[in-house]
Amino acid sequence: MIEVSQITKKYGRKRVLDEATFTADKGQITCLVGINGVGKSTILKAIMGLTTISSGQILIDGQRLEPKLYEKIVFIPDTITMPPNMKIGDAMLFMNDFYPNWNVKRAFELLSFFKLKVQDRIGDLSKGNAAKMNLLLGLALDADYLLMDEPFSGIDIFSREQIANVFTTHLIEDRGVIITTHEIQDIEHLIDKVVLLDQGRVLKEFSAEEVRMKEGKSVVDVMREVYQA
Ligand SMILES: Nc1ncnc2c1ncn2[C@@H]1O[C@H](COP(=O)(O)OP(=O)(O)OP(=O)(O)O)[C@@H](O)[C@H]1O
Repeated sequence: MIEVSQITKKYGRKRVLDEATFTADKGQITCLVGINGVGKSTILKAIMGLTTISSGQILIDGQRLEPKLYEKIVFIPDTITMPPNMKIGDAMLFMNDFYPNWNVKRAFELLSFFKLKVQDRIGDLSKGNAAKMNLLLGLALDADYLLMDEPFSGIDIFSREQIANVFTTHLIEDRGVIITTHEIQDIEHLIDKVVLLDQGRVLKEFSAEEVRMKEGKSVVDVMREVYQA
């Protein structure tokens, strides 16, 4: 389990996270939701140790983040981190050389799932295929937790569907996923838990299935209630 407890983050005098608290379980998809600038990406970066926090605590399976835990978590950013001249196959070889937890079998399964080709140059990929390649590079690593920042951002409906479909396959397995997205309707049916954020604070944390079953509401219905109240 990832436990985020009362984390606060300031940039200068600006407080961008304000005692944010939530948990994300293994085997579940937890979605961080909120309008632009509420602090979703900052939370993911804080979990990864890519940004410092002013106070609070983050535990991964009961432990504070330290180098030996890095293999447990993967951060999949919304931008390509590989050089544009590289081919997809070269990027896969690079990952294989540098990451002991690179899973070659899963990498090729993802390549075929996303209909990508090893000979394609990264700089020539469409936005949708670039997002898929980013996911391939992250999901092929054997890690217990996957943090995904806006995997659907700026891509067409068919690519969004294909990306959403990966969540229903064994390629995600029983790993814990924390995802940020503005395209909630694309994955609403797949999400286990929703964390609603506003100005760096957690307004509400709820089980998507429970509000569906008990209250007959969709995640978007709850968002409307909370944000338009
Ligand atoms: N390096 C930085 N220096 C100063 N302020 C920053 C920095 N990075 C982020 N911020 C501010 O922190 C706040 C939270 O940013 P963050 O990127 O976490 O929001 P977000 O919810 O992910 O937004 P979006 O939905 O637009 O991606 C914003 O007001 C942003 O301007």
